[in-house]
Amino acid sequence: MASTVWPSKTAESVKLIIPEAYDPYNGDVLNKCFIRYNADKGCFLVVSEGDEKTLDIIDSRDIVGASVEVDIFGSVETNELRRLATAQSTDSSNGNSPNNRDDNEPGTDEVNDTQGAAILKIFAYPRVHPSEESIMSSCATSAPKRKPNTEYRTQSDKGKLRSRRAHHRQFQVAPSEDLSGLSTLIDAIRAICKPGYNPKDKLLVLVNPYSGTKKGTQIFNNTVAPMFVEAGIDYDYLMTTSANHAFERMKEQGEDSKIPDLSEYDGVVAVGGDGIIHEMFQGIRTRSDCDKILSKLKLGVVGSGTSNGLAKTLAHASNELDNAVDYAFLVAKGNSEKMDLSLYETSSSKYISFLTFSWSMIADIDIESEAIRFMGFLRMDIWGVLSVLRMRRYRARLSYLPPSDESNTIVTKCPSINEPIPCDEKWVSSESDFLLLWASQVTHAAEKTHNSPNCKLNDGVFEILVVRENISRLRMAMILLGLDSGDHANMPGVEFIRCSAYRLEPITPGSFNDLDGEVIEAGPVQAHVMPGAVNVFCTPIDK
Ligand SMILES: Nc1ncnc2c1ncn2[C@@H]1O[C@H](COP(=O)(O)OP(=O)(O)OP(=O)(O)O)[C@@H](O)[C@H]1O
Repeated sequence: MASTVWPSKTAESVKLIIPEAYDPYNGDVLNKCFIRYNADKGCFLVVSEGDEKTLDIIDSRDIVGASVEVDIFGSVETNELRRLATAQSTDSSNGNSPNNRDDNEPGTDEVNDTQGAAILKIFAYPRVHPSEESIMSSCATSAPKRKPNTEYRTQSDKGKLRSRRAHHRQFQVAPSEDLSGLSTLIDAIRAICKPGYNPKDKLLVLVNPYSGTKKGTQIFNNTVAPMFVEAGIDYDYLMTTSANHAFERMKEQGEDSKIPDLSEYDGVVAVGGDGIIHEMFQGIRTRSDCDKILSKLKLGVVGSGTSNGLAKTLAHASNELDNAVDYAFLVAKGNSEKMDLSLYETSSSKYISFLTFSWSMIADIDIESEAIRFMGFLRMDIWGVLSVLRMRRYRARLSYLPPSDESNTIVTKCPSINEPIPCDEKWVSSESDFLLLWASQVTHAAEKTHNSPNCKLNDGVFEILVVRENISRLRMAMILLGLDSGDHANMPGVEFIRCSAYRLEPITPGSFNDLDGEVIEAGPVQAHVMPGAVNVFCTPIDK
């Protein structure tokens, strides 16, 4: 839990009028309460003045932001205290940021009793047990009465948890001449809830309206944009208008460009699938400042595509579920972590990869099933059955460099793909017939595919899942079925090769190379890990 010092005295001096929704003071608006912080539990308590009863508990891990608005004659005007507290700039150079404040909005520092009531808002997205549905929705004074939470809940047992849902709290601040305590309170709440958040950061959000079920725009408007405003995130957004738009947007913008260059942003958020992220990385790779951009950039993903492998991987690492609210929550919290990327090389091209490389059966399924793309993810199941019936074998030479103690910090040196693999004792090389070969840096290649359960975000290692010849169709079918849950990992016939670099040289003609779900040039391919090359928005639970 954050080590921020909670300003107990000041916080308790900020008196709030008890919301009508809170028992046992139903309707008695004369009573007041204040906010206390329990550092051991990481929770804020709403405590009544006088008898010090706990009226509500808000887990700091669920909070994405806090602000103050002014309710003038009963209508709340936007007037967020973050401007007072952080003096953050919301200057939006291309005019796309919805965070711009109209010039005629009063500044928070002008707030006093004669202008209206200050409303303290705390934006929380708890994950709740199905039986606790009743606490959902706002405790706003104007909203229907809801049962507040007066017991600590554990966040354990993910299986029983539902996705996050908005359960915001709002309190009218008791009239006072001095609002400096309120500013200190908001600052402290933010510092505890969002230790990784930098109010000066500016993000670029790329929305692919055509990804997956074409719900990207809806997800952005209904989930992402409101949550980012609550979280105080400053951002510009861009709806992609065609394939390759994301690629072009990531490239260096010329001096006379009307749009800001990527280097002017601190992070990029993709509302789309893995395809648009692949495009983004290839665009970044063309830049002369590629390494600098990658090390500075924070990448967020709100999966709204068909597969959403990266979004699912980040959610899985953070013990979140795979839906738009949980994905957006990870970005809104502002925590980030280093993630490995890799550099792939074919005979004529280079690619930055963030997900998986598949060859043989998985590549066949992914690429050949494009013919029935209209079926959504079901196409994979149908082609999976066909592939098991065919049991196509491909011969290849696989060479790899086992990980060293330094793999998670130092880039492994590889020969050029046109040069032979060094004949030293470090590289392991052999030729065999493969049914399946799938190199991964992530736990999930898709929302429903737990292909490499042991992968870590930043371990400097590829896990190559290999199934060689001589297993039965039934066994192969069971392996494919086990990919959903990760059960395949312990099945006979399944091998995992861990390495920091590898080269695959196909011998049987006709195989596909599938990188991050995109077809790339067929033939030999070589890759090495770029350890911790980029930061991703997530809150890993194993840290
Ligand atoms: N406005 C657009 N119109 C048509 N195609 C677009 C547009 N914007 C982006 N694209 C293309 O859509 C492709 C697929 O996008 P995306 O990855 O977001 O969704 P998906 O393929 O459904 O998901 P996944 O890659 O996770 O399976 C991208 O490779 C991109 O080139």
